[in-house]
Order: sequence, then C-alpha cells, then structure tokens
Amino acid sequence: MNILILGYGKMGQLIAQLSEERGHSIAAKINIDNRNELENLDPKDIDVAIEFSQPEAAVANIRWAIERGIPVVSGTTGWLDQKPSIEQLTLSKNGAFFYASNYSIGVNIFFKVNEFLSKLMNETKGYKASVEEIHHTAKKDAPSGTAITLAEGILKNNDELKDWHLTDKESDSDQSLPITSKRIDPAPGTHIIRYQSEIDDIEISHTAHSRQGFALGSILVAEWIQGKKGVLSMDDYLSF
Ligand SMILES: NC(=O)C1=CN([C@@H]2O[C@H](COP(=O)(O)OP(=O)(O)OC[C@H]3O[C@@H](n4cnc5c(N)ncnc54)[C@H](OP(=O)(O)O)[C@@H]3O)[C@@H](O)[C@H]2O)C=CC1
Ligand SMILES: O=C(O)C1=N[C@H](C(=O)O)C[C@H](O)C1
Repeated sequence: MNILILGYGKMGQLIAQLSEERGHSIAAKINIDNRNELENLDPKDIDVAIEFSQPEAAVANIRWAIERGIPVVSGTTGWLDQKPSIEQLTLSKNGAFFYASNYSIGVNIFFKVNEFLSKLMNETKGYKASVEEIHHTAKKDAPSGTAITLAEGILKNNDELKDWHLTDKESDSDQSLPITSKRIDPAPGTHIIRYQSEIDDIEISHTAHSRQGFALGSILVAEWIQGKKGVLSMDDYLSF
C-alpha cells in the first residue's frame, strides 16, 4: 500500500516505520509546517491516509482526504463533537472513514471486559464507579478518548449514572461518573476502572508499555479497509 501520513509526531513516525517494515511505502509525511506538500500529491496514487495529528487539525486533515476519495484511518482524539459532519461527508462522497479512540487490540478487549463488568455491577448496589487515565505530559486533551469510550461503555449499562464528568475527586456525584486525568511522563496510556464500596473494591486496568500496539493496530485497519466503503469502527474490524 502507498500510505499518506497525516500528522508526523510520535504516532505518525512510529506508524511510518512499522508500515515500511511491513512492506508498505509512504506517499508523504505531513505536519503543520509542510501541509503545502499535499498539493503535489496525486490522490489516485494513495491507498489510505492514516491520521494522528492534533484535535484542532484533525477535521481539516480528514476532510482533505475524504474529498479526494482517499480512505481515512483516524486516531486523533479530542475533536469528536465534529465527527457527525465527517460521517456525513464520507457518506455523501461514497468514501471510507474509520475512527477508533484506541487502536490497541488489548484495549479493545478491555473495552469488552469493561462492558461485561458494568452489566454485573448494575445488578449490585453499594458500589461507586470511577475511571482514571494516566498519560504523558505532552497530551493535549483530557480526558483521553479511551477514557470517554470506557465511560460510555459503563453509562450504557448503568441505570443510575446519567453522564460523566472530568474531576480531580474520585467520587463527588451520585448521578455522574467521575473521570480523573493524570499527566505523568512517560506513561503511553493507562486506564483504570474502579468500583468502590465500604466492604471491598473491584478494579480492572489496562497499561500500554509503549505506542507499538496503537501504531500496529492502525496499520492493520489500513490494510483491512482497502475496498471498503462507509463509516467504520472497531466493531466492524474485530470479530469479538
Ligand atoms: N487512537 C489511538 O489509538 C491513539 C490516539 N492518539 C492520539 O493521536 C494524536 C497524536 O498523538 P501523538 O502522535 O502522540 O502527538 P504528537 O503531538 O507527537 O504529534 C501530532 C503531530 O501532528 C502535527 N500536526 C499539527 N497540526 C497539523 C496539521 N494541521 N496537519 C498535519 N499535522 C499536524 C504536529 O506537528 P507539530 O509538532 O509541528 O505541531 C505533530 O507532529 C493525539 O490526538 C492522541 O491523543 C495517540 C495514540 C494512540
Ligand atoms: O495521546 C495519547 O498518547 C493517547 N491517546 C489516546 C486517547 O486519548 O485515548 C489513546 C492512547 O491512550 C494514547
């Protein structure tokens, strides 16, 4: 495949390296300072764009590719209020757009465990749920996209919690799920779900040891998306 890298930071660099190791070629590596290189590209030569940039840059990057018929695999977090407009554009152009808040297979297993546990806990009184995420200090958004996905997984199975909120306290509301965000270097991404009661605590966690899992997952999806159309997610890609 010929891959366009939109956002050549920590993730983009690792994705380019792993893509070449898997035999793919890189059409261009685009950052904020060389966006004019996009004008020199022939979209017909590009099989997929992998987009890991910044919250304020994601929409323009994704639009650029979808408008030119290039399938997009996006991992940028912190811009999802604008996702409906990208989905509309994708459908109107008969394009392909894939989004995941986390491309690691381990985290996607963790998402399923979280949903299973939240169903059990909904049947059990006396526990207070909370989410904690820990990332490196260069991260721009809080809470992490993964923490939001985990919170949504809890909320959809819980009869008492109505929404989530970002806080520095673990338990400060009966109807809103607290998410705490910590920024500690070099943490690539740790997520913890806690259910606490007077009698005991239940805790599940996922800890990424590096960015390898996120990067490889996005390349596997880029290989899989070839020839597909529509708005796609991990539920389409994974068989569990
Ligand atoms: N879904 C997932 O699995 C994962 C998602 N992420 C998310 O991916 C995003 C990127 O993470 P990371 O690589 O660590 O961040 P970095 O800050 O290391 O990289 C982002 C890059 O995007 C560049 N950029 C800024 N504006 C534009 C623009 N207009 N066009 C193209 N590139 C631009 C930045 O350039 P410059 O430095 O010049 O400003 C920078 O090089 C974040 O939102 C993060 O949360 C991260 C890991 C996994
Ligand atoms: O910014 C990061 O680094 C990460 N961002 C994603 C998120 O916001 O969930 C995924 C991963 O945790 C790393």
